[in-house]
Amino acid sequence: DTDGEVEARQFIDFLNKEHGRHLNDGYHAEWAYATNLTEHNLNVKLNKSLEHATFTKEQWKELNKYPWQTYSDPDLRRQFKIYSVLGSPALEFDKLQKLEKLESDMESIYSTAKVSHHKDKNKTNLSLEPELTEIFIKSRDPEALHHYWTEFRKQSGKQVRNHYKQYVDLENEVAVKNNFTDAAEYWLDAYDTKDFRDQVAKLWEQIRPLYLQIHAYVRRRLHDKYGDKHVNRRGPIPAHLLGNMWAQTWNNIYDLVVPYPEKTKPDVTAELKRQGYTVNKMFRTAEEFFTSLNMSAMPPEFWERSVLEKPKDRDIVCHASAWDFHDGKDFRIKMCTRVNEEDLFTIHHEMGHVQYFLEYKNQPMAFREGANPGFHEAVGDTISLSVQTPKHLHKIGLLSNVTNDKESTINDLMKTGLEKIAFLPFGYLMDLWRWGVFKKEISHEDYNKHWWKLRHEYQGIEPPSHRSEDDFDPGAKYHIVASVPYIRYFVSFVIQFQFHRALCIKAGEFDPKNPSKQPLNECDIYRSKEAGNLLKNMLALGSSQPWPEAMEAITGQREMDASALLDYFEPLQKWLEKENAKTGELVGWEPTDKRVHP
Ligand SMILES: C[C@H](NC(=O)O)C(=O)O
Ligand SMILES: [Zn+2]
Repeated sequence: DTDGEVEARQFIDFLNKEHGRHLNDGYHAEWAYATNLTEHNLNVKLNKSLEHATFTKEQWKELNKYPWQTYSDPDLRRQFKIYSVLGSPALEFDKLQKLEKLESDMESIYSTAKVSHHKDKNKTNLSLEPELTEIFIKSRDPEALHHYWTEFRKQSGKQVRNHYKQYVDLENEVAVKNNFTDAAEYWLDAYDTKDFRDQVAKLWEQIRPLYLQIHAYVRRRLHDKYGDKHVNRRGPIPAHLLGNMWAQTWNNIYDLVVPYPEKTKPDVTAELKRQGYTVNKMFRTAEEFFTSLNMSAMPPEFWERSVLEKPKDRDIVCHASAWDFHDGKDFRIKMCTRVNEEDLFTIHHEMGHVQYFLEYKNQPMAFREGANPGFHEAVGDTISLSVQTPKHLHKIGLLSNVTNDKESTINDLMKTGLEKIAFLPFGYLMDLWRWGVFKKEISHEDYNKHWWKLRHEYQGIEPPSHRSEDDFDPGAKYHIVASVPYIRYFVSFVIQFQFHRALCIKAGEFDPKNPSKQPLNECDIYRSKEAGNLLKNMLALGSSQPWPEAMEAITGQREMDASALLDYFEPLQKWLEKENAKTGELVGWEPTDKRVHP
């Protein structure tokens, strides 16, 4: 060590401690607001973040006096590098307040949006969660779905169009003050990979043929159900018919598209309800999967302080999230949980975040993040790939019998594909749109036109009726109004199959030399301590190493690789190609005019 390094390490130790204290204090204020959306709680939160910004800026000026790039200790250099990016406190404080107020107001407008019932005009207080979400899961009435699809956007996105334009300019100003060309580069810094966007584009090109196949098949089955009136068999799929408010995952219309209906398995939601599952029992079930892997149980504070159901007496941000209060003890989930299959997997997703928090809680504050944001999103989903297998559902008594014939395999792969394959173009285009907006390639006059251009080009979907620039449909999606980057989910949906394959091999549930002995989609790592330890060792790294090191620690590879996903779905892809050829489907879509007129 050069002598300066000893003193520098003392400074970093001080910074880690102080940063932790401020984060803990700030998260308490954020939690208070997110779980009770009052003006008072908003003001406390905004004042708190201004106070912390003052401290962060002072320490950042101090940090710049250290010649940290010259230090020999890589850990010390990496911590300095992380703290050297000041973030939003680089803004003058009136602008910082404006940015935070814009974000809070957009998130509040989204979270409190209410719409009228499509028949009973006296009922005017339907919220996204649970009412509209459950309507999109269950309803097979195109008119009703069209009503809720349009009304929700009128009460959410449309209301924040002007907020968003101001937010874009301020977020770009934060980026420039942090020496990035624009907010797109600032957000991508989290991947610390110079050709990251090329890597993502290449992954999408590898996966796109599979997406086109499932899209063509689903469109034909929706045409069978709804007819020419609603579905053009050679055009984009209308967005309101896919079982989800944003058409981002299609698993809720599985019953309409199941390849072999005679082999359909009983619905997990019905079974959860029949067995009287409570929300708490759903969380305990998820916890038990993790402890079966020799991973951690949720600490006492988790059960005491989490908000796991929507309160009746106040407005909260219902979008599910996991919280690390950065004191090594206090970890929570906030979720408006309902007893259904989709929420059982969301619980595993959110608890996966808490497992990451628990595994890196002894890292210095600077390293208490995922190896990259995609890793953090992949933990819970990787576990869910085991949980959702018929074999596992049978083990925990949520499925009475398991049939392992060819048709059942195709049915199971279709169910998983409706979530994992369908999601990928959406996971990609969310930030394609925002990168374009930040880079001024998409002007605010064209926000909605470009949104629907991307939705058409990548997802092959269209709005159920004409949209205009009076609308602002991106603002009807949580992550847009809450300024949460999204490419992390695209990354997660690719690497979770790499993680799953590695853990299955470790658990003796998959043999890459003899894949047909037990196909990857039947693997369940439940109770495998070897698999659990392999996962834990990677999670414990936090963000202390560049993400290829973490990728190598768990998979032996150093890059993102779509082959794990493509191998997993290979039997389904073969079946789809044959089926679509048989019915003469157009693979792809011809443009229609329902999108935003130029
Ligand atoms: C995929 C993403 N998941 C999450 O926010 O936890 C979403 O819901 O849009
Ligand atoms: Zn998440």
